[in-house]
Amino acid sequence: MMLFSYQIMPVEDKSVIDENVAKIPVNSNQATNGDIKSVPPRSKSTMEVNGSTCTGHQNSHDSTPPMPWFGMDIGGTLTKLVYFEPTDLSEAEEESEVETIKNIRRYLKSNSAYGDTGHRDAHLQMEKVRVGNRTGTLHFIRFPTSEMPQFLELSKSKGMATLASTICATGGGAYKFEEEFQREMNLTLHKFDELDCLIRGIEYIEDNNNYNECYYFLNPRNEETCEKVTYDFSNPYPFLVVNIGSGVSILAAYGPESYRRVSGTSLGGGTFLGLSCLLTGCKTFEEAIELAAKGNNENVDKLDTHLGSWPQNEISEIYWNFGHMNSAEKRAKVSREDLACATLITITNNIGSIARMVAANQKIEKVLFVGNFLRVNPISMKLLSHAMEFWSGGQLKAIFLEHEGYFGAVGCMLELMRTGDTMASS
Ligand SMILES: Nc1ncnc2c1ncn2[C@@H]1O[C@H](COP(=O)(O)OP(=O)(O)O)[C@@H](O)[C@H]1O
Ligand SMILES: CC(C)(COP(=O)(O)O)[C@@H](O)C(=O)NCCC(=O)O
Repeated sequence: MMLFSYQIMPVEDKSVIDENVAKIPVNSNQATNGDIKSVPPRSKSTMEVNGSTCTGHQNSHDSTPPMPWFGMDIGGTLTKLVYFEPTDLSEAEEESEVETIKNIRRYLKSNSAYGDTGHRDAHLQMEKVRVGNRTGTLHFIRFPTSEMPQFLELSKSKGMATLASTICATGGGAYKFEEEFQREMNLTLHKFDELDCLIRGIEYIEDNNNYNECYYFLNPRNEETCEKVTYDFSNPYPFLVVNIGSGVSILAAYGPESYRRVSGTSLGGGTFLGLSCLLTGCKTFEEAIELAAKGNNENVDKLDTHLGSWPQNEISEIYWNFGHMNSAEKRAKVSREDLACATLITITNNIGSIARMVAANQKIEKVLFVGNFLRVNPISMKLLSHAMEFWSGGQLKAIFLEHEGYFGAVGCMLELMRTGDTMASS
């Protein structure tokens, strides 16, 4: 398999939008991106809210919100749920805790699969973390957003509806499913900005994971010598975040409380999955990745020689993705594996090209790649690692994070701590 098919991004003037296409949803390369935003300070108010006990449903004498503490990121493809399990409950607290909360905790902890499609990522679990003024374990759970009705049913059967509490949610689905949560579960969703949550979640997990969160790949092109190496992110700013979910958002973080969405692309993980299903008949992301790992993109992408001066002299051949598929003869020979592989490479390289240009534009060298597209997907991580380094002449570093797609949900749970029971935005 030829992993490294290089791409050139055509430089177009996106500023002029034809009136006839004005109704077509714009891509953020055309649309205006955000102004610099300030995330509220993540000092004591976020992580160390005053107060002492959380004995269950309501904490009457402190400003921490009633338990259970969840953060939920309802994305276009996957819903991510973070649950904080307090491990410092005193006997008295345990005794006064309502039965439903105990049951929910027991249920979440003793299973790693929920219903047919819910999963707890036990390998990501974080012990002895401080949230609010409590110590406990963070649990990471995901399920397809399309299964929301089943999730609501299951939660109801565990008594969530009787708690009449508040759930903090982010992502587009926080708006889409708001009514269902209210109707089915008697739960009010308090909605928070997904990019605020993403940035806050990254900073919190990085701070709390004993310097084990960030890593990069050494020798990403060489199967034998390639190595995953811990990256010291103790001096983080400025950095770029490329969040590869269903689509892609790119943020530049300039300091602890300031960031801006600088770009994005609608060709993301959802595009990879959709095209793979279409082209190969596969049914799941995992299947698409497995096929891709066995395929050869050279049977799909066309290698062309180029003449001309490139900054990287040693490049004399370049791919155009899916070029062979213009030929009936080549189409007849191509395998599902080859198609999945070429699709993965096409999408990954496109994201890499955009990330590199944005990084150069912003004069930022550290590029964090997050989002569930990178789940069980070393091909894309290694490809991005090489592409960043190669095309920037060694200036840019591709950095990956262990908790991949969970930062929005973590940040959302922290918003619950910050806003307590009074909830700013709903
Ligand atoms: N089990 C899975 N099911 C579906 N998509 C998955 C799965 N694991 C990884 N992915 C990939 O992750 C993408 C979704 O990433 P995520 O960060 O959760 O974004 P979103 O918030 O848009 O749902 C999918 O488009 C797909 O490429
Ligand atoms: C719409 C989104 C913010 C949703 O986030 P996601 O669920 O993909 O994590 C993201 O897909 C995105 O930024 N798309 C933008 C596409 C564009 O910039 O054209």
